[in-house]
Amino acid sequence: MTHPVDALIAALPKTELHLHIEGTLEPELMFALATRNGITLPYASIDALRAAYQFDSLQSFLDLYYAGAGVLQTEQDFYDLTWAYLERAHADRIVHTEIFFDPQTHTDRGIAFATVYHGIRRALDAAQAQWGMGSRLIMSFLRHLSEEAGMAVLDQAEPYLAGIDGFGLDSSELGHPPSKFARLFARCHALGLPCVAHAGEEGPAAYVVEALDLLQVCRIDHGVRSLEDEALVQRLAADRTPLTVCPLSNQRLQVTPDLSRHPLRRMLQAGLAAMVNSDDPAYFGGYLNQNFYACREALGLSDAEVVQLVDNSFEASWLPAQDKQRWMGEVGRIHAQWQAAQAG
Ligand SMILES: Nc1ncnc2[nH]cnc12
Ligand SMILES: [Zn+2]
Repeated sequence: MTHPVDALIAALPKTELHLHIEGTLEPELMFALATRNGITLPYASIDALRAAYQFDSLQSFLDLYYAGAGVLQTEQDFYDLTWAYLERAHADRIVHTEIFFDPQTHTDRGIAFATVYHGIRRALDAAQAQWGMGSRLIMSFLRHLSEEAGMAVLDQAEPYLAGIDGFGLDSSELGHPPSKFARLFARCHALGLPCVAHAGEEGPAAYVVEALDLLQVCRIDHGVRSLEDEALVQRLAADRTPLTVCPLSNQRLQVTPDLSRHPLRRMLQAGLAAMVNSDDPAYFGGYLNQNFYACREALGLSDAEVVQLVDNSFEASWLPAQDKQRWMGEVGRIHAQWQAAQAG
């Protein structure tokens, strides 16, 4: 039988703020696109590919993630990838999603920026037309590459900036501190768009401080290692800086030893604006609702904690203020109905 809090999770409207579109490439679609594009994958079957998803670090995952993205060749491939995610998001009752794409993963192997951009953009627009699903598109720089390489891909993005809503920083964290990208992010800010950065996933709390001070980001992606610095925790709580936490990702990449010891509840108790996201769901074993269900079970999240996480996510989104209020009102109404049903 479904746990009552899981029924609430499924029923609530939600937003997702930390999702790499390349991380939604399911093995089935990877094989289908490989066939369509005449590419031979180094795996005998879908099951063999899935069995290879045994990670012991961020890098061990990224190696497979970048290799897998090689099947994405045409605009239709990027459309199909994005549409498949949006269908799953809609099924999870996500009403607004803010997704990352990593253009350098594609431009570095000869795919035009326009091919990537138009495929993703067309799917996001179709979801808006079909379900009224809102979205934002965040162009993310690969931090294992140089700042000059980031500048070059930003040059390529310039004709498309009307359809890009912000900038991010991802990939191998250790040894690639935010300070490496201070000039690039200054240029991003000059374009008038908000910036976010992965920090404090595998890297130390000091990288979170750098992302705030040197890159002027408005959200921290992951940020779980912020808890190692009490002064930082107080600063993040006072500023209500959002932390886009990804529990199943943290478990699968061994950022936390197991989900029952995940810091999500401690983050809420410290007054941090943390919320739940799926990161790279095709690789980590679950989309947004699965992340919630797993945390509900492992941490014993209450209905009030679930509602707090969902509200934090709307608060941290880039939706206009009146839309945030409208959705948070809807969350409150559905929670009240759920409470009444439990009492009755
Ligand atoms: N969890 C993650 N951390 C850093 N870079 C990523 N790219 C895709 N997923 C990522
Ligand atoms: Zn991520």
